[in-house]
Amino acid sequence: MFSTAFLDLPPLRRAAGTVRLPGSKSISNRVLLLAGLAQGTTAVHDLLDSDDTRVMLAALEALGCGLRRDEAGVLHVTGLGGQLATREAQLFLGNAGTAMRPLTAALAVLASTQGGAFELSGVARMHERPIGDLVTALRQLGCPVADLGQPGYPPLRVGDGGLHALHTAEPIRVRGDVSSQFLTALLLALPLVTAQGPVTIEVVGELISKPYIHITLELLARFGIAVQREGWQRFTLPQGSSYRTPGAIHVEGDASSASYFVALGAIAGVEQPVRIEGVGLDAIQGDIRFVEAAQAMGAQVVGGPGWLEVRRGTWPLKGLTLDCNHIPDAAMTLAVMALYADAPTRLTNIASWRVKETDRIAAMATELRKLGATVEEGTDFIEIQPLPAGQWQAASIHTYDDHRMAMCLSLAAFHPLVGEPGEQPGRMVRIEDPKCVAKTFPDYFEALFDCVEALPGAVPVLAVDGPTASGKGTLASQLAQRLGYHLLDSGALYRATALAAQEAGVPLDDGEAVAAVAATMALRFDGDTVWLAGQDITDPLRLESTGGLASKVSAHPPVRQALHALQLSFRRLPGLVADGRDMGTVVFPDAALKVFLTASAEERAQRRHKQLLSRGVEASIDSLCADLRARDDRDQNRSVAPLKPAKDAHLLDNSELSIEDSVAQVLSWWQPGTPRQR
Ligand SMILES: Nc1ncnc2c1ncn2[C@@H]1O[C@H](COP(=O)(O)OP(=O)(O)O)[C@@H](O)[C@H]1O
Ligand SMILES: Nc1ccn([C@@H]2O[C@H](COP(=O)(O)OP(=O)(O)O)[C@@H](O)[C@H]2O)c(=O)n1
Repeated sequence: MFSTAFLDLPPLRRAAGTVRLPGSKSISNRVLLLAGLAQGTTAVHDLLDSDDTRVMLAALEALGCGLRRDEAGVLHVTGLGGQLATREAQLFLGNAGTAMRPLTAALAVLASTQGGAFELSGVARMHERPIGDLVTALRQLGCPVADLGQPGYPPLRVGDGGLHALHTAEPIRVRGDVSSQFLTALLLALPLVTAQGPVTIEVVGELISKPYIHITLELLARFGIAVQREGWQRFTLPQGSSYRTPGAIHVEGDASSASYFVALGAIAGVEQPVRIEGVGLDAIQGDIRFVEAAQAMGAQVVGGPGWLEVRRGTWPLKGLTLDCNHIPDAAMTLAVMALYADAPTRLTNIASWRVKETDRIAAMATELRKLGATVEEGTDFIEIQPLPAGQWQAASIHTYDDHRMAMCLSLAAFHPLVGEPGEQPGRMVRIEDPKCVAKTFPDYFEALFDCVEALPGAVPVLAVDGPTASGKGTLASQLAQRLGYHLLDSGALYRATALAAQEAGVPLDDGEAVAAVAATMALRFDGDTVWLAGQDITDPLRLESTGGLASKVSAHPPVRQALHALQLSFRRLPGLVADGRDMGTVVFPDAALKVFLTASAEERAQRRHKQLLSRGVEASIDSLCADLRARDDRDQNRSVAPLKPAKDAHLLDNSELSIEDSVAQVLSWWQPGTPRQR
């Protein structure tokens, strides 16, 4: 997962490859609740591991359910069998509507009939998401529900510790036109009170998001509860309904998450399709119908049980007008596809967007406008004009702690190239707070980068060059961390070459022989550990003496040539921070930003001295200073790739700067938008 403050996406060109989707959030949390209420143990396969399922699991644990994960990653849930194991608990449910609504209903019913009291709360946004319609239905049923904050919103307390007879003989009325989750919550909870007779739920108003109710009904059936349904208006739970574990259950891949990869295929599956595994045309989730919408916009889709393959069909995509009531979440993806269309796209019947993780209509309109698009919004619709090539603007996309905003807007990175032919493409789309995808798809960006290709030369490189002990390694690794980029410590390649040559008994002054060693050495980086031919060389690699040997072998042109391709191979999405002597001058002359880092020789000798002492190595400052001057001299005066700033490098003398100041300075030079820095 990218836990950086932002993630810069370079211009992307093509998509191909396979993505294995994480489990559906809606199915995962429903299955967890059902398994938690059922008698016996349920083995849950392919459960989504995300923020929203984690809060549900924590809640089940607090309520006394047994949870055990086996070696294969299968979660075994031992349910309460409809009997409270604990009568009081405070449950924090983050921003997970799929946990808040059904737990409120189930605990209200259990607390009222068995004597208990439970408090349910969440993050600030959760306390702005309405739940009043569900509370009204529960009160009508006879459950005590207290508002602990603003009436009609969480936090809530359900139950008051006493026993209450519930009015189950009367139909329970619940509004269906704000969120279908209220009806789902009641359907999941009310089997608990069917001992005396059947219980009927009547929906008031037009039920929205029916496909989610379909999922609820399918899963209830898997747990032994056959709901009788009259249209989408009346639902009856038969007398004596009780949850029976199916023993094992597989969570389908998330169909809403599939929408990003369906769109990816439609936009950029030019030569090869994008293959999606974990969800297919047999999916029980309503958002699978996003496939039809994508086809209407031009996607070519084939599929079977558990898989889909999508490629570009019509291009540009076709604009369309669509009632999105049946695909409320996945429809957001259409809003971004609309930028690549030939005519306006109008998405209607999407009022529910306003009460999701954020006001998604407003958020989508604001962020698409940042890219240059013309967008009209209304209470329950959004209309997006196509964005012609040449009118795309670099944008820093705010994501509102909303996973879908981040995933949708990442698809804007396929904008047609802006700028003059031959000009270095810039970083155009910055996704702020990329870790918000953790709600449903923690590895979304990794999966995206696995199946997209950047425009040639577009994977951004930030080059940090400079003399020894100037702090390049420190600065580069911090920058890589902040940007979520890969890191190339090119000095380590020369160091490893010197060690490998020594090990092979090759004289270090024989350039051709050392180059042959460099070209064939089995070098592997594994986090901070470096392996050479199966040996851990992390410590010897960092020795001062090894640095000196590296400086010698690095002066041979054939050695530099031998390591060239290896260094280029580090340039992978989403970007690279490369540290060395010739990153900006020779290896990555098209780097988006070049920094030449210096500090006085005395300051550098002091730093190296301190660094060595901290590793328990004694050294004299004077001899260190002499060594580093000799190394500077050799690095600056060799015939190939001598150490010198690139013409377009930013010079940074950090003698008087802290590490944090240096990082901040470089990040201030690193802005999205400019096609070429300086
Ligand atoms: N701006 C700075 N101010 C003070 N010390 C620094 C600074 N940058 C790096 N250092 C310290 O100097 C030492 C050498 O840094 P390092 O990154 O190993 O240099 P290089 O890779 O250029 O040889 C490290 O102990 C590091 O913590
Ligand atoms: N891109 C690079 C990186 C290192 N080198 C050589 O490799 C030696 C060791 O590099 P390093 O970056 O690990 O050394 P320090 O700066 O950490 O002392 C340097 O002295 C250079 O001579 C190079 O020639 N080109």
